[in-house]
Amino acid sequence: MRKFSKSLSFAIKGLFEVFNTQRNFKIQTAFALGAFVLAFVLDLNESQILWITLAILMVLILETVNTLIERMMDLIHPHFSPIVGIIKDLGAAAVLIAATFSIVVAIVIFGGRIFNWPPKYGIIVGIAFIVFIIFGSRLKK
Ligand SMILES: Nc1ncnc2c1ncn2[C@@H]1O[C@H](COP(=O)(O)OP(=O)(O)OP(=O)(O)O)[C@@H](O)[C@H]1O
Repeated sequence: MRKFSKSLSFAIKGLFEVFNTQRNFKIQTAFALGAFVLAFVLDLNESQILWITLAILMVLILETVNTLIERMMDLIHPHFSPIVGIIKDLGAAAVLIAATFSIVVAIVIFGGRIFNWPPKYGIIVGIAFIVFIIFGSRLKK
């Protein structure tokens, strides 16, 4: 039992580390809290709450794993290297995919409930988000 509480305290330490050092994690946590409050207020059903929870946790888990990858690469290879850049980009891509999934879930569930939007709007907004990100980043270069 002592071993379990010790492991738990390490996990909580990690959680504080990612929350305190990663601005994106803080923003994602704020969105997560907002979504849970809205889910409560709208009295969503069992499967809607589970979809929202899945989407939120996927983003937070992948942001944590992405931070882990960044830290590990900075430790193993602190100097500039194209392969390190690609590895870090892949971690960021995983977060982006999860974020897109969470947008689709939010549009389908909240959009459907609040504005009566059909579920297909989720797909349209999800694709528009990805296109916007790709073209936005191209324009910046
Ligand atoms: N050592 C490196 N070699 C090549 N490219 C790198 C290297 N480190 C970072 N990059 C590039 O810069 C991007 C951002 O990396 P970085 O580690 O700064 O992530 P970040 O999300 O800005 O991290 P944080 O905000 O936690 O410091 C990477 O996705 C990669 O494209």
